[in-house]
Amino acid sequence: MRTAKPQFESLEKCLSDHLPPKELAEVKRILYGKDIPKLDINVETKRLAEEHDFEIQSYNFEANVEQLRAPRIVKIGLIQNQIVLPTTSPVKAQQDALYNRIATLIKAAASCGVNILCLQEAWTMPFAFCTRERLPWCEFAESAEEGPSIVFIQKLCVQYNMVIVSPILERDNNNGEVLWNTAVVISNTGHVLGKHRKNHIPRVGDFNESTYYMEGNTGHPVFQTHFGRIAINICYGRHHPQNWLMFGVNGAEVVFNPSATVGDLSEPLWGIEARNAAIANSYFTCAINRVGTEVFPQEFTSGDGQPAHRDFGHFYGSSYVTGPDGSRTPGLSRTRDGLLVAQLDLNLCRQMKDSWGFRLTQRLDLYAKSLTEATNGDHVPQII
Ligand SMILES: NC(=O)NCCC(=O)O
Repeated sequence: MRTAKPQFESLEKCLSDHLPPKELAEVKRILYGKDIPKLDINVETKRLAEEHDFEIQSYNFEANVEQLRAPRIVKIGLIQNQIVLPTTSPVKAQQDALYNRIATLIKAAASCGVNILCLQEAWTMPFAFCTRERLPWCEFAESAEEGPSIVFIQKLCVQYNMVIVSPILERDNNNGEVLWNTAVVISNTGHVLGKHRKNHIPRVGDFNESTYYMEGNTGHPVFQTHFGRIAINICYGRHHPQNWLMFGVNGAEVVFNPSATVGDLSEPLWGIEARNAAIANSYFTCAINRVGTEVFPQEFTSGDGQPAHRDFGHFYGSSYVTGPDGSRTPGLSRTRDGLLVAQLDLNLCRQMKDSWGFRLTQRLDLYAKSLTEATNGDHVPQII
């Protein structure tokens, strides 16, 4: 499915098209931090990208050389994509078309040597939660342990020796068949390492997700993978600094933020929140957003005074990676499917803890005490 109306392609493209090189370098330094060198993309990956019409960008986050620790190099991949078939197509056809598309993008990630890959929020379906309709959308839900997309991804994990974070609509068959918004972590040996359920559920604009599932009950798990410690802060959780904080407290080195969000609502916040989280928590963050405009069969409203409509607005892509030093990659396109590859030296996390000291100075004990008091029913604000 193609974008409904012509869209602005990307902030970075606009800047480099219109600024002289010297000014561009200064603007980038101030907006994005130190320059992240590009990594070469091999011929096979470029061929895949051209043949299958997706964008590919690749960067290298370097760290200082240490005397006692070897560099801890890991390659991560972020995939953003449009849905493939119209939302009126049979459910199975929509699923199969998405599997097909994602298989190609994952193949490209493998040919770049990606070790850990994350897909976008609810990648197995259109983001139909705006509609508040039950059918057919609930039919996309599946077991996080043995659902069809899990089995599909497990095979790719083994084939490519890759850890894959697969955000799906979960149906918990052991507990009343209720739905959750869940990210499943599948190891490079094809085992389900665990899952995390979205902690913060939006109630804004057309994001009527609370009609389908409740706030997650899995806390803030960090997954020890073969390639590093990762966590997942699903979409709306990125507006909650405490959510990011807890993944850091639990030792994450890379936090993925698989999302589905639209321009009118959140775009000015997009470049700030995940990036700030990387700085404050001394880890890498990876913000991933879907692309395109998804049109639904029936009109819907969301009680916000807008006329009835059949689409959510434009999902603006713009996926990017930030390092713990605040440096960030450019975003992928606002309009095209894409793969963003970043080589990280995880040693940068501790190096930032040592130099800036945010983990040393963050005063968790003070806030634990103050928050305990503030969440008491009889809290009196400290106003003097
Ligand atoms: N998927 C989701 O939680 N979207 C909410 C909108 C936003 O956080 O920008």
